[in-house]
Amino acid sequence: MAVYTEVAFGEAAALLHRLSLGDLTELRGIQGGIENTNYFATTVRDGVAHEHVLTVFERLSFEQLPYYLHLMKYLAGQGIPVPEPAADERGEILHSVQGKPAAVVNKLRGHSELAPTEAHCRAVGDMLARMHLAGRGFEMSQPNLRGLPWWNETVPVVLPHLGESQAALIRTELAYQNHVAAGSAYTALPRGPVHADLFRDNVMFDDGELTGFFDFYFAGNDSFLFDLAVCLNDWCILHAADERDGQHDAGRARAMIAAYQAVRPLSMAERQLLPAMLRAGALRFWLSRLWDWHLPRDASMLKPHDPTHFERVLRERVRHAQALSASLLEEACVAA
Ligand SMILES: Nc1ncnc2c1ncn2[C@@H]1O[C@H](COP(=O)(O)OP(=O)(O)OP(=O)(O)O)[C@@H](O)[C@H]1O
Ligand SMILES: N[C@@H](CCO)C(=O)O
Repeated sequence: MAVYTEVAFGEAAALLHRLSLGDLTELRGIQGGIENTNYFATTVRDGVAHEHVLTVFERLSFEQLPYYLHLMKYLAGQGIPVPEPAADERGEILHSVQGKPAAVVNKLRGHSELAPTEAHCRAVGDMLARMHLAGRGFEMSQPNLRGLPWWNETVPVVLPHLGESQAALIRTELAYQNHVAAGSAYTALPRGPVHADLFRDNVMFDDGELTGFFDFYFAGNDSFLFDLAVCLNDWCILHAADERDGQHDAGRARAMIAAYQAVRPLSMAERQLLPAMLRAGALRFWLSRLWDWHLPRDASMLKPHDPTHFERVLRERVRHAQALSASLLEEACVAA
């Protein structure tokens, strides 16, 4: 259930009208998603139907949202397929519904690919690299709010809820990531605005064509390599109900990296730190899932994801990331 704030038809119609999007003909609550209230809204303008998404933000504040919304607008202006926030006559893209922040964006065509093939991974790698290049001209800056400082703050908070071997793993990994972040290769990583949560459920495909990236509400300025690692850890692994869960799929990973590198080749520092960032990407989501699981902000609103999946991914990466990266980069070079 993802309608926490009931928006009346008349209220939505007035907002869409104010944004010059036409006359509202249909408003449907969206059941997916756990963070925000989302509605699909159909309007008719000059006899043509248009589809939009109205989001009422339940967690993010009026102060935090301009970075995300302006980033989407900027990327859309650069030709990257992301939802574009609609502006009112004063150019304002952050609106208000029942005192909560709200936005209206265009609806992307298609559906998420939860069982991606190499072709889907190639398309994501290609568009991710294009998005990174396009984002370099974006002038606003906001840190990744789920980056290293948040990990350092949050690990002590979840530690009392962990078993011995989990606690040892999370402490050791955090120490390792702090060590990596203090090194010169890390400082040399190319940076800019990144999505930072580009899982399979945040990308649309229509008939095999990638039609857009969405849900930018964990975006921030961070290393491009971290963004790529997050994608590799979700798109290019096995999601199985057994011990193979979290193991990588070399074909899909190779396809994603080769497509990424065909647009933006990885630097020396990035090649060197791919294993560390694969581990960082696993730690990030294990930690946020543990946090949501053990310290729910509002039990009625949040259906937390299973943290143990990312514990398995992290253990797998700690064991194999070095060898995995070496083989993927070698193979990716050949494939590219
Ligand atoms: N611009 C869009 N175009 C098409 N569909 C969209 C768009 N934005 C959201 N949706 C649909 O609404 C669903 C919920 O959106 P979203 O994933 O952003 O939810 P959320 O609650 O904000 O976040 P989370 O994924 O973190 O739970 C998506 O799975 C998708 O089906
Ligand atoms: N992609 C996150 C959910 C928050 O967007 C996860 O799978 O834990």
